[in-house]
Amino acid sequence: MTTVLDLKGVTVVRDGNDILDKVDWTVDSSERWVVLGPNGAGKTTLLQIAAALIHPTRGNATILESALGKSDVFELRPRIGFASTAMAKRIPASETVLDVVLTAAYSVTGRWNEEYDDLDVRRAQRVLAEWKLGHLGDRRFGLLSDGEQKRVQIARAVMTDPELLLLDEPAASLDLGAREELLQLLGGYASSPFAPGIIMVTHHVEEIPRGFTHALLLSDGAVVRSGPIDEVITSEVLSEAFGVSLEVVNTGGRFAARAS
Ligand SMILES: Nc1ncnc2c1ncn2[C@@H]1O[C@H](COP(=O)(O)OP(=O)(O)OP(=O)(O)O)[C@@H](O)[C@H]1O
Repeated sequence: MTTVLDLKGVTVVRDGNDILDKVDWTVDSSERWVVLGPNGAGKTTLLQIAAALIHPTRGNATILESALGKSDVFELRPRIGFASTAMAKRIPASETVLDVVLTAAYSVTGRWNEEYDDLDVRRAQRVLAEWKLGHLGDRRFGLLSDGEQKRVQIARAVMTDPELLLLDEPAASLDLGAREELLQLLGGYASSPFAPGIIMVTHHVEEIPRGFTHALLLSDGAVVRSGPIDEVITSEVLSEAFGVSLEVVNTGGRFAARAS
């Protein structure tokens, strides 16, 4: 077990506001974290710190044992898998699904004239099969359904065998069938002892896959509660964070919430 993320007093200031406020957080390689919180709580900003895309204004962030600000982020970033809608927008619609995943090995989006190694091609095909995309390798990314596109984003993020995997709302906008299909795949992946440390941002407790072990609840840039998932995803804690009286139930590792 190794620490993949260690934040100490991390504060991010934008336009004079502390959009992250003295965040302390440690993530271990064996842990799968979900980050929840109201709109504007700072979840995406927190993920951007974890992805080494931005630096804290104050405090210290250590990612994969490299201190931000004291190490080369261009060496660090390829070790982190990041699936987000913002990232997906940079993928050319005309790119084939196989190339979307394959180009991750070269840290680019959009195939040019690179020669790819047979080993990389075989690995990309294996990853596509694992994410139930094996039959779509030749299809253009822009022609896929939302659910398929989300799975391709994750396949691309895991292609390089990352040591830390970041998922920004992987199930957002999916219909019920596509959501459940994705959650099953994510749950299987998260339960594997070979998976890296995972951090997933979501708006809905219904979108937490089985196998997730910890939760961090943010509100107004500050950590309201963090720890083992059963201690954080509770009626009492979520009601306080969202400012509404909520009833949360856990059925076999899947959560649901509604106003009480
Ligand atoms: N570059 C910026 N300049 C000014 N304010 C910013 C900047 N980036 C984010 N913010 C503000 O910081 C707050 C936190 O933003 P962030 O996107 O991290 O929240 P979030 O929890 O991901 O929100 P949501 O759930 O709505 O996606 C918001 O109020 C946002 O408007």
